[in-house]
Amino acid sequence: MSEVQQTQPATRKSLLEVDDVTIRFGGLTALDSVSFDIREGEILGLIGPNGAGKTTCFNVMTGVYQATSGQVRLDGEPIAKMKRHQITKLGMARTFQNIRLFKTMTVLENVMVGADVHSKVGFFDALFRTPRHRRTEGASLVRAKELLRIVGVTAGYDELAANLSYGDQRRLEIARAMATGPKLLCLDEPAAGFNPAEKRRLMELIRRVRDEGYTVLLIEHDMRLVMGVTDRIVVLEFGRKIAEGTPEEIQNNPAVIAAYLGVEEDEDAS
Ligand SMILES: Nc1ncnc2c1ncn2[C@@H]1O[C@H](COP(=O)(O)OP(=O)(O)OP(=O)(O)O)[C@@H](O)[C@H]1O
Repeated sequence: MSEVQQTQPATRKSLLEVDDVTIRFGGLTALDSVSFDIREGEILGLIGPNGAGKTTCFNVMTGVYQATSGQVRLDGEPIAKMKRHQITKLGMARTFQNIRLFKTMTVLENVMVGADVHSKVGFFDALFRTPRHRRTEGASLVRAKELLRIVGVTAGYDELAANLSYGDQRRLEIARAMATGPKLLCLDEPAAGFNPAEKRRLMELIRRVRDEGYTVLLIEHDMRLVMGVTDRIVVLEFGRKIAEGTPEEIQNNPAVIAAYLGVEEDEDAS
């Protein structure tokens, strides 16, 4: 276990801060003065019934949307004015609800593309295959293979991404995001379309990713998965934060129970 895991969650440093964020779309307030933080080395779950504002919150945290007011800071730096690639360089990576792989590239190439984000090798180095280029490429290759082993992609390195099983495509997407060397890995409904056995494997994978030293944000409809894998949970309802706490605290919170009343425990309501 890394040093980060030995520290109590409450005393860990904030990696990402959502500070009094409001977002309006015309007359609709999708997020209303929402504040919470994600601490180094934890798995934080963001949950809430349909339309609660999870995706909007995710999008403002990852720089896709600008907040109407309030701020998001990654490692103390406001991300509002940053371009997406700058946010990636600062240390945030995400996967998507709808898988976005380079379908005509191989398994290995997809992960190597992620590693290129931090590459200091220039066009000249690549064109003339300088020693610096070969060294960097060699290190990226080793790391890419290691990541594929960590996430458990079963297909061979040279298989085209388009030919992978659905589960392998989801795992490959996680490996590619990890290859950018993020401090914070954001997973947007990673269990969508998974059967119970695949969900169990995914839980193990998310824990393994955290144990590798990554901090994880998880948006997920599957309550069993969220309750089983997260350290802390933030609950949204109608754009407001209604609760924050450990899985046990959240399960026993009357406001959360009321918000989910009528929704089956394991139901993917989307
Ligand atoms: N780009 C947009 N323009 C206008 N309204 C939007 C936009 N994005 C989201 N909304 C609205 O903001 C509210 C919150 O939506 P959001 O998708 O964030 O909820 P959610 O919790 O992710 O829901 P679900 O679980 O169904 O994915 C909804 O009323 C939605 O219709």
